Amino acid sequence: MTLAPETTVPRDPQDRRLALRATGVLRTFNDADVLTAADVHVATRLGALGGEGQEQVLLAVALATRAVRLGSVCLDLATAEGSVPPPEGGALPWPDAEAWAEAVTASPLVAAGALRWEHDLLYLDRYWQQEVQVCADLVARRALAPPPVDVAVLDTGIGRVFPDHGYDEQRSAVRRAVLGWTTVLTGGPGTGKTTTVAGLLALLAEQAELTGGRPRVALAAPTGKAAARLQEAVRTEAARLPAADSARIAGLEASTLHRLLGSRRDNGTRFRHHRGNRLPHDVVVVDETSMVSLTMMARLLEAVRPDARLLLVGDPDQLASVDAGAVLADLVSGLAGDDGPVAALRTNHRSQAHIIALAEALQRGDADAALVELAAGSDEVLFLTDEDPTPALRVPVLDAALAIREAALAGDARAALDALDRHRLLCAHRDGPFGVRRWNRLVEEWITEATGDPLWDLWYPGRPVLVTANDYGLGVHNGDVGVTVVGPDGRLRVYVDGATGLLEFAPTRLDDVETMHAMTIHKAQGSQADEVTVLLPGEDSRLLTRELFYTAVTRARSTVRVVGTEESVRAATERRALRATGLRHRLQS
Ligand SMILES: Nc1ncnc2c1ncn2[C@@H]1O[C@H](COP(=O)(O)OP(=O)(O)OP(=O)(O)O)[C@@H](O)[C@H]1O
Repeated sequence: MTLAPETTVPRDPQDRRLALRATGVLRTFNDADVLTAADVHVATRLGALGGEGQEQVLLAVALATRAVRLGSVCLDLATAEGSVPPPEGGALPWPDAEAWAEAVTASPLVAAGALRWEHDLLYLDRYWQQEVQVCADLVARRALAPPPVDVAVLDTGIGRVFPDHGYDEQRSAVRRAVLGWTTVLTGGPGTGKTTTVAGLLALLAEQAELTGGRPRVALAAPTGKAAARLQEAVRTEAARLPAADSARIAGLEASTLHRLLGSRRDNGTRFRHHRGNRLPHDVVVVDETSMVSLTMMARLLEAVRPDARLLLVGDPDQLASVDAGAVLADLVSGLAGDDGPVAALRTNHRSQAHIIALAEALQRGDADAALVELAAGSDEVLFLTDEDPTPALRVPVLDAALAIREAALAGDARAALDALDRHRLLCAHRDGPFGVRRWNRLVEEWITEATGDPLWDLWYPGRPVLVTANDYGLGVHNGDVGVTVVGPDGRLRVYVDGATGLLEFAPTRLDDVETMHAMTIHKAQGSQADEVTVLLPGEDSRLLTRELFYTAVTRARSTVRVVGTEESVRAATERRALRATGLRHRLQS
């Protein structure tokens, strides 16, 4: 197995600026494009404030900042050199690992608590604090006396909500979740996670009825799209329950995690609900937990009442959060054990046998099996190996764009959004031949060729957009999708599919959006489409990892078309997107 040295979305090109005032080894690492100007700035500033001038310590601080930027929570000095590809012009002046660790541990920055050194890992204080807090809150929740439960009523209830054969995993998962305060429910797509959530909520409501109450339930997910999906899926599954159970969970609404915690305009990482002002809910369910960063998990855990049930649902094989941390994967391995809070669903109940087989081959890291599935020629899994895939992709990709456009010209926002959900073109990169920018342009050219419309304006009927920043004033969130539609007055309107329903805007009001004929796999997390086309980059792409490929494949509901080579499939299957964190270890000790 090889490790992906750097695994995150490509950084802002502005970050490539040189740190003009940097000198010595910081300058060398900046010139080699390992450290950004911001990494260097953090290190020199911290050094100046804390009375630390040693170059090698400042290098460690800058590399710890870089590690956070790339998704890790801390830096392992012993393996730092191996995680950075050597620049073309020659080797970098890496300090001797032992002397380096000694200099760092003796630094006044460590003594002052600006840096933390634990388990041979170097943390910036803020992330150390968050990791310690997440661990402490989880441990404290586990140390509480178990919730009061009428076990006889519970067992009868489990038989009622899951009466059929084939539900053993779900029965055992809900039993565990009713009997404990904290549960981590894991499983790939179609393994029955939502069905389990619906059954669990009905059983918790039944328990509350025994004392004359009704639990206050919060359903949340990291993005608006994922929250909308969760709400819809819970309602669908609720409808399948016996009438009394269905009524117990009727009308539940989901929101984004930010909204649940009470986002504040003045602070992006602090919320209205916290340890001093807890959430009122008795049950908090978070879906798509793989997308939750360490910072968000820290905020969530401090806001949830200790005597509220917390259910964290997700697929730990997917890409981790965009921000630092790999919390779900850490919880799964850190809390593993027969009487631990992790309940795993493994059996897939959907009928897409070939997509499932491909996803499972990726989970196992079995490139041969993945290639067999890709070559099998099923209707579900297509493999396009043409050197220039554009002619073959033109038909399905243009068809999808024209379907959105047709609905948009007819003024039908819902139909345009539904058309958008039928196909997704996913890229690993933003730039380059396999990047989002190029493919967005290409699709627009194809639309022009097909319709004669030159698409001179930024906004045009059928332009699908992805929201790229939270705007609490407008009520839109990073990751929400929208379509541009001709309104009844002939003017263009944008309809965004938010967590609370369709929101309508004049195009000029939406600043932070990008065209979404193609999107990155990172941004596609938390959503699915009927048909997915995945453009794999060349095998030496830094972003190409098993988690990336698995996330892309599992976005497809009925068909996935993989565009790439045998080499890129092998590289994607064999390379892991591992992040340095200490949470797993901390939870085990
Ligand atoms: N034990 C089971 N036996 C048969 N069918 C099941 C079982 N559990 C769930 N299903 C059905 O399988 C489908 C997938 O279930 P569900 O939506 O709960 O999975 P999920 O893990 O939430 O999927 P996703 O993450 O893709 O949304 C649903 O149609 C559901 O009704």
